[in-house]
Amino acid sequence: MKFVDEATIEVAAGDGGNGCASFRHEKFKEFGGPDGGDGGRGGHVWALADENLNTLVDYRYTRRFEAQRGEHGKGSDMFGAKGEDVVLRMPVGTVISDAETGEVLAELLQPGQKVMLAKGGDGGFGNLHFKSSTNRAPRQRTMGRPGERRTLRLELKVLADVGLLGMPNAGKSTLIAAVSNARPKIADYPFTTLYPNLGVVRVGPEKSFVIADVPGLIEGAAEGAGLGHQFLRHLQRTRLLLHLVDMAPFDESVDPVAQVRAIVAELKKYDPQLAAKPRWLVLNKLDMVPAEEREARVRDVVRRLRFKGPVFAISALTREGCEHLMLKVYEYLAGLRAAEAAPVRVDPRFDAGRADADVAPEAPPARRR
Ligand SMILES: Nc1nc2c(ncn2[C@@H]2O[C@H](COP(=O)(O)OP(=O)(O)OP(=O)(O)O)[C@@H](O)[C@H]2O)c(=O)[nH]1
Ligand SMILES: [Mg+2]
Repeated sequence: MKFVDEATIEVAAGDGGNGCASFRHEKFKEFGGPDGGDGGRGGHVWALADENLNTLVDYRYTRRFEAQRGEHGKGSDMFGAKGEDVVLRMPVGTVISDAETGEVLAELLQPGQKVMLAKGGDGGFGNLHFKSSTNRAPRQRTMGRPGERRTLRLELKVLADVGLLGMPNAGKSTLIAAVSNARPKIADYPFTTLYPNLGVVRVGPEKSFVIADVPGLIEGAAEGAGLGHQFLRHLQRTRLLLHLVDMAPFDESVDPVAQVRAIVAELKKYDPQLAAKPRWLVLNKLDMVPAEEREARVRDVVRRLRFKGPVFAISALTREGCEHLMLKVYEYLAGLRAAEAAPVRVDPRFDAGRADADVAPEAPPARRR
């Protein structure tokens, strides 16, 4: 199975053109001076964040990108033209790292953001450049510098406010279809969803947020079971996780509490930060539970899990409770945004909570003479 949200590419910037060594040849002028021009710079390779792209699919087919080399310098004071740049369009949310060292070089977060991936080589100097009062006829010239080349790893991380989390078949795709404009495939077998779906939830005019449905997670995912953890990275940038739980599994011996615990254990193994994200429990398929038992079942699950956060009981199929849940999510996100818009300014030197304080110690007072 191939997924289009990662790719490895090679980029090569253009080499610089060589400088030229040449002398003027003019009638009646025996010693024309040097007239060799400089070589042109090689083309750069850039990445450009394009909001109209959603996948890295283009980079699975073409994997090598080369910018043009700079033209060599020529006689008669002619400088070489610079090589043309190559601009690679990538979706917003692409993380670009060096494939060899793993170092993250850039994250494309804003549409229109442009990042240099490989720098074109400088052009060499022509002999014109070396002319001086003591050397009127230099023969020196320099060669163009090679353009940078590197192998890059591209990863697309979905940018969503809210991520859906849960076992296969929990009803994640049904929920996103019920509340957003996304129309994912829904079916009564596990691993229906094979790649992330994004949906926009509108709770009012100008009031919306983005929700991501990712493939279901199973025990052992952190070690690669099922579709593995390759999609969990999409949840890393969300602000809230909705953990969907099937309250009416086909197999009655399946305990929803054990299922929740299994997912939490996978999250912790994969990324403790992800496990520490705000997570709300969304108990689904309540339409399958007899009305008189619902409350007791919900209470039982919450009590056994000792879950402290918000809990919602819904039916993604009948849509009962879905609108209420989305309103609460919106309010929560709006609260976060408001808090960010008016940040509390703390002098970093007095911010004891910062473990990674990168503030230089204060310089000792200058001594009086
Ligand atoms: N009765 C009932 N069935 C539901 C509800 N929500 C989802 N289903 C059914 O459960 C099955 C699985 O739903 P999906 O939405 O595909 O589940 P998923 O979590 O996206 O599954 P994966 O993509 O495989 O991880 C489908 O047959 C749905 O119709 C619900 O609230 N009530
Ligand atoms: Mg699904």
